[in-house]
Amino acid sequence: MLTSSSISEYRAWRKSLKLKDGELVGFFPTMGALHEGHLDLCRAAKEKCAVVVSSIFVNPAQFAPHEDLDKYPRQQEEDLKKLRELGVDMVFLPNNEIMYPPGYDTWVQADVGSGRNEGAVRPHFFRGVATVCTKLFNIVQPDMVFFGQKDAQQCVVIQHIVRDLNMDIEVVIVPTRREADGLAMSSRNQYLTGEMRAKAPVVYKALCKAKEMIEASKERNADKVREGMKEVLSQEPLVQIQYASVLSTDTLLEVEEVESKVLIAIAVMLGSTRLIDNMIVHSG
Ligand SMILES: Nc1ncnc2c1ncn2[C@@H]1O[C@H](COP(=O)(O)OP(=O)(O)OP(=O)(O)O)[C@@H](O)[C@H]1O
Ligand SMILES: CC(C)(CO)[C@@H](O)C(=O)[O-]
Ligand code: BAL
Repeated sequence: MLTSSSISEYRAWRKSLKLKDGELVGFFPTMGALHEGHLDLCRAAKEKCAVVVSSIFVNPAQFAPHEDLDKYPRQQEEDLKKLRELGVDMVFLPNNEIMYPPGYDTWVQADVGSGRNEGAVRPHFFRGVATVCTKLFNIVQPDMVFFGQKDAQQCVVIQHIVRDLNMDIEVVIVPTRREADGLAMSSRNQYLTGEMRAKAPVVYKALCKAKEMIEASKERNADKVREGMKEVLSQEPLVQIQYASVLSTDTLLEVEEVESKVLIAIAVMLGSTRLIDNMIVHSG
């Protein structure tokens, strides 16, 4: 497995690839602290692509000043070992200077959603992700990119920039990998104390409640579904709800009525740890 921190070195390697007809380059970007959810992206990429590239970069542009940029887990040696074992060909490891040199002043804004979603709670997030992924796609030159359903709203941003900016890239969404008790795997789960970890599955329970209300009980009033989720979440007094939303899967706007499929999305604070999770639920 090769690694590179230099854009020109990476580009020279990319140009030197002798791909046969139909062979593809797959790419999954990460912020490191890799767990089985990330490794599922890798396995999906290995299945479909002859050459697999990953990146590890904790992107400052998607963090607000009060967020956890400084304490975000960094464990590059362990991460590289995991990627090597799975047969990744190249890992791009840029730093802030390379990605955002002095004078950098171009931002990609994906205008999806407003209201009770990630865009509202983390105003830097959609712009930061759209920008860094556009840059990474331009550097890496992938045919296929792999993103996790756990960050469903990020997936919508990526699908929109690929569509709207005419990128010749196929976006593959990989299902959310969960712990045995339902908690979605996330690098931020490392922050949870034992007490908080025991309470964290309530987020998945609330999503299951929404799914049950829509699929089995045929509830079509989105406010009722929101109330149902909040009732479950409030069983754990330490959980602070940021949103428990029923969103359009395309625009990320809140819906009033549950028609065909919707994105059920939750964000909570458990102590100082932020957890997000979601499910796509079909009403028909
Ligand atoms: N549990 C999971 N199942 C599937 N994919 C996942 C999971 N967790 C993260 N991913 C995907 O891995 C990629 C990199 O995500 P990232 O490095 O931010 O990890 P993370 O675990 O989501 O960390 P964070 O704590 O920042 O949410 C993204 O496409 C993300 O959706
Ligand atoms: C896609 C991404 C690597 C962009 O920084 C990040 O948002 C993540 O890890 O999900
Ligand atoms: N998992 C998405 C990256 C972030 O939370 O900033």
